[in-house]
Amino acid sequence: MHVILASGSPRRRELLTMLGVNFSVRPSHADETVSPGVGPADAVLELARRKARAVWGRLDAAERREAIVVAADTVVALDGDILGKPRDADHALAMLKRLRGRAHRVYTGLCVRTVDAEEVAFAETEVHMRDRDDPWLERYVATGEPMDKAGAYAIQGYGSLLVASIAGDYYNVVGLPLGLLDEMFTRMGLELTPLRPLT
Ligand SMILES: Cc1cn([C@H]2C[C@H](O)[C@@H](COP(=O)(O)OP(=O)(O)OP(=O)(O)O)O2)c(=O)[nH]c1=O
Repeated sequence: MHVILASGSPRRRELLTMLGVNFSVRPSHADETVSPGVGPADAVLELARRKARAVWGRLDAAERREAIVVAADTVVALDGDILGKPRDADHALAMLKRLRGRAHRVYTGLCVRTVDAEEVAFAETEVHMRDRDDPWLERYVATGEPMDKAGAYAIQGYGSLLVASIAGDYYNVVGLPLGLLDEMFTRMGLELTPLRPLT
């Protein structure tokens, strides 16, 4: 069996590489709009499923017999709103002003698909943000880091300086909850990563 990561996200790639998983990458280019009124958990489940199915649909019969397609989607939820990736710098700044000095939740949906089964699940992490003034947030947006991140920050980058504390899986915030992925693999009779001695 061979893992295919249905994602263009460099973070997801780095996290799987960190685990020593052998995988190839096929970005899904799936549409990321969801109907208004859908909650964050349902939204990330639907989007992860859509991304996995888009890539699955492009595999031939021989590839499908061997494939384990993994897809993910991450959003930030605040006051009943879903914050995805910002459209532009102004949108990023507006998101960061809403998030500062308080708590929000980050949701990542996962979909694992093989020829036998399709599983979806999500993880949820609470993130408490420090209060930062407007000039700090403006300088942060000017770094460019917020632009391709849900909620307009990266906990793994300069955005770490926005974070006071988290409750839940750190890797969920970065975009790939590794413990949940391992649980899903186990449930499906698959092995995520063979443990080997470190060199
Ligand atoms: C909150 C947060 C999000 N993110 C990222 C993870 C995701 O890549 C991105 C949310 O966008 P997604 O739509 O989940 O993923 P993507 O468009 O980057 O990649 P693909 O759909 O091809 O898999 O935000 C961080 O890197 N750090 C963070 O702290």
